[in-house]
Amino acid sequence: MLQFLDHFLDSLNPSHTTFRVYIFAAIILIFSLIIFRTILKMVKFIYAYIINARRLRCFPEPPRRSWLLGHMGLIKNTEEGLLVVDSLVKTYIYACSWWFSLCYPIVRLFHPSSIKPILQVSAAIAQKDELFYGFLRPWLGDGLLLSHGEKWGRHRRLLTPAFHFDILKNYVKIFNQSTDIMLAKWRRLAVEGPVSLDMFEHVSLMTLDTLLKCTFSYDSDCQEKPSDYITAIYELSSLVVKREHYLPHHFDFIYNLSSNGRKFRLACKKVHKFTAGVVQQRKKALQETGAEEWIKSKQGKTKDFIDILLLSKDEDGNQLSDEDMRAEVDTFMFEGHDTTASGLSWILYNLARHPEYQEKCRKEITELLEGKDTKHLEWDELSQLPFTTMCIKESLRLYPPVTAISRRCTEDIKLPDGKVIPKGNSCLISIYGTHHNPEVWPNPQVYDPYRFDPEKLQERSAHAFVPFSAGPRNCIGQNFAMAEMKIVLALTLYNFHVRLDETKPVRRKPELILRAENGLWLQVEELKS
Ligand code: HEM
Repeated sequence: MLQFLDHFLDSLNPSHTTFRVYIFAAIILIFSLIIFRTILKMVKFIYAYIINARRLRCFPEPPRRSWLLGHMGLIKNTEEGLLVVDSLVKTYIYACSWWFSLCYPIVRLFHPSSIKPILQVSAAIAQKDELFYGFLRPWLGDGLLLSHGEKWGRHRRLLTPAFHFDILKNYVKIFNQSTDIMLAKWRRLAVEGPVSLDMFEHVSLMTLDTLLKCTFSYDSDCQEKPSDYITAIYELSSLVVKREHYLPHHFDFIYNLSSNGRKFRLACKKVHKFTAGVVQQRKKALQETGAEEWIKSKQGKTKDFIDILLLSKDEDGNQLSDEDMRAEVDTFMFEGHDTTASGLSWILYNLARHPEYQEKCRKEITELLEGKDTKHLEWDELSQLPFTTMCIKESLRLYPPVTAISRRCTEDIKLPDGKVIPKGNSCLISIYGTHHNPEVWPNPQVYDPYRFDPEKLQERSAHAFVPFSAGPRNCIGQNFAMAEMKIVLALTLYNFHVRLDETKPVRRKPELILRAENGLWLQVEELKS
């Protein structure tokens, strides 16, 4: 190295010895500074790491798999993985620490009193955690689910009116019609008697159809023809979870070269092509009518989601960029149909396991529909299904479509028992764990809709049941989803019996959404009278 420097200086100015000495000294000094800074940074990092690890000791820690891997790989995204979560919750009740490899700790929270402080605090203090959500970014962009800071606040304010009750009321007709299409298909398939169907397949197409019609005024006919979009969504959800669980694939350059990385890119392309088509169609219609006319035609009426996206302007009069619009469309398209499909599929499964509750729901629905000309539900009638609503909520408790969410704390967060989640750490808010916590829900594995008897509500914390999360970043579409689930369930039970298919055992599969390994197969049989 020194020899090289000497040659280098020779070539600069061989005659000037003093100058050479100065340059030489300066270079040595710079190198020393760089080395010193690197060492200082490492010392700082190790010091911060030790202090943080010490502070995290207030949380109990389950035995690690090894000193290097920490707890990595102990919870798989399978039925067995969920059983491990059950046993963690039973053992630690409130929270525990968890290490991904040697250096990445998270705090797992699974009690209403532990999740409440994180969910209630402002979105700037409990931010979305990049490790958990970052892999979704190439697919969902910087939409409402993943954005933060000012942008998130602006878009949340912009889009909230699209989910006002006055708008949701208009969607009830579409919920009824989309369910009719699904049930007509079931009728054709079950014409010769009971038939076994994968609920996820049928219900996902129906919820996608509904979402496209409601929020994008787009008639895709997707229930009648195979959907590349749905296949790609399934693939993306599963690939994202696989990536989370395999450390080398956390690095973009390795992932991009892997076969899963290639599959991910291809599936993203398919999804983006579909969403771009939806936006383009509506943009064209708007251009043909002209923005002025369009707004006039909406006077007195409420604007839907895509109207808001296309017509909104910021303080400076700028419209949403194409990229922002695409991100919001991708986010709502995924969040809006897959979660509801999971919720509905598991509700039907639970009612198939409990024919007595199924019958009780059917009686309630029949009393409501009997004597009406159209066997459709109206908005005002949704509040007249108390038992059916209890069954839906109990299913969302036992099988929450979103099993966990994650946050990174930008400040220390104190829990009611005095423990502190130190600033800079990530925490995993386990919705599944909170819903299965025996301290909060006696016999948590039992499906018992009477837990949601309105009279029992006072007995529990408001954070004991959080399928839609809570606080500033709760689910913007929860009223949409509840209304849709009530209508789909009511019409389905009014027309069909659902039973378990004993030949196809059900195993849960927690991916981005709680699915079933190899599908969720139920026998459906049309009710004749
Ligand atoms: C049963 C159905 C649904 C469930 C269980 C559900 C659950 C959730 C949960 C747990 C979150 C919080 C995610 C997080 O913090 O990381 C969330 C956020 C969100 N949900 Fe839902 N959701 C459902 C239906 C819907 C529907 C129908 C839509 C739209 C039409 C929707 C749109 C969104 C959006 C945009 C966010 C992000 C909100 C924000 O960060 O400001 N969801 N949902």
